[in-house]
Amino acid sequence: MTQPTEPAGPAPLPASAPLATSAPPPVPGPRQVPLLGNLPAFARDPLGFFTRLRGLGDLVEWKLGPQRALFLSRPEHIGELLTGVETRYRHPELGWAFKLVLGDGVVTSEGPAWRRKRALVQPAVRPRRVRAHAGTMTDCAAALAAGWRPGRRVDVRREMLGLTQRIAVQTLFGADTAGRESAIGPAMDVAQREIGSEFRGLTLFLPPWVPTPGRHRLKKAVAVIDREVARVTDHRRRAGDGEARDDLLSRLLAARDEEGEPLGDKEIRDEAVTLYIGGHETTGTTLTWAWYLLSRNPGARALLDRELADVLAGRPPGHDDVKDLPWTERIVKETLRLYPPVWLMTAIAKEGSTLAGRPVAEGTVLWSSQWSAHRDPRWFPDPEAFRPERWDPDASPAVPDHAWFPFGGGARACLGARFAMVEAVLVLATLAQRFHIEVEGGENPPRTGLTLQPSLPVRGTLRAAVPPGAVPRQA
Ligand code: HEM
Repeated sequence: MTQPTEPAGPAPLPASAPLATSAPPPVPGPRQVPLLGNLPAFARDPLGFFTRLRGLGDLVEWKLGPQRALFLSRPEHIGELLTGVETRYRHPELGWAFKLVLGDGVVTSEGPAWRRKRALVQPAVRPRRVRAHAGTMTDCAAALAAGWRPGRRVDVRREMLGLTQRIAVQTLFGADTAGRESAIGPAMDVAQREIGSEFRGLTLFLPPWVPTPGRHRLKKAVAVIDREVARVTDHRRRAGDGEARDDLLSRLLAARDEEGEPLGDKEIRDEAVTLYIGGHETTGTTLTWAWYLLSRNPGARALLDRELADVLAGRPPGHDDVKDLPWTERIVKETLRLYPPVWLMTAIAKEGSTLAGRPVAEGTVLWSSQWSAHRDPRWFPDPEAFRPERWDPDASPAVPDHAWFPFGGGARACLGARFAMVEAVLVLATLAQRFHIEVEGGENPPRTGLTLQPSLPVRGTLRAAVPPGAVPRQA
């Protein structure tokens, strides 16, 4: 097979390149191989491929097999893409594996069905309601810390995913389901992992009806999820207090559409699974990368110790402390910049679509990548460096809108963005008050899957954090 040869390090288009004039300049693109287009280069190393596309220009044409694609790198074009979904552009179909697990939940729906579901789910996770879950977040983190001992080696990723799993199950189904996560959590994890495998290797090209061991595991996991969610929902309905509690399930049971209709059992199941899958691994992975980055950046860690000592002085954090922990929040934002769990977004041009003032052929897939955009030196000087201070509102240069979009944007922006930020800040604050994690080894390059994961295990040794009174003033 002929390998595509890509130009070696072409000069990027100047930041001010005129993209929307009456006679737009031709759109550059990488060399393609017959029939496959750029599929081999993309499949081999998607992150490297996107970075190379950014190097070719702000708008780049490429092909994924027979499919015409346009890659966007400028924040204003990414903004056009994100805000145009559900109007000028279509949300992509996520495939049968997603449908099997998430059913017809908000993530897998489009058009009027999506609009109705989004309106029904939104109240459950609106920022004001996140406060009700802060206690669960800190309790679960404190319980984890209570079992940790200085000197112990931990698998950081496993610890963080276990923690966010407990938080997800308890915030969804209530603290009285603590322990039930032993059934729901592993099944959700298998489902999530097997959805990811559907997008890798040869399985990508297999029709859904071809049986594989992975698909068998996926179907078994979905049966467990269905049974467990039905059991909790049914118990809640029979107890008669289904709508009175603070957990997300209660909010879904209490939701009414414009006609005053509640969600049916299948709809409740689909949204509950969507909230779990949407929130657990994304937040757990963010926390894993945050510990990895903190261990490699002692200066940022020292400032974290200083902030926690000043604001909390050893007491547990609560929801109202989040606004007083700006450095902790900047650590999370900078982690999401360098290792965005969702690393690509796509939309499909409808008839008559335009982008950057150009007509775009119907069916063209518009791509943007958080990975490549977040490392664009035009908006993030010294882009590979972990610098939480770039998120200071007075920092210069200011980050343009849509240059950082870990939570997407526009009408389909992440419904759990506030939930995730509060969870990450509170978990980090609770654990970092008591422990440092000295992560072993050197670089841990990310691996693409459903989310961007460390390719190597993240192992580290727990060290007791400096007590608040002993944190140096000039951290
Ligand atoms: C660091 C953590 C998270 C990241 C990086 C993240 C990222 C995203 C992104 C990029 C999207 C847009 C996907 C698209 O348009 O195709 C999205 C959608 C969504 N997220 Fe999150 N998410 C996170 C946490 C959460 C949490 C904690 C929840 C729930 C509590 C959640 C619930 C949702 C839902 C329901 C949608 C679908 C919105 C719609 O289609 O209208 N996410 N998320």
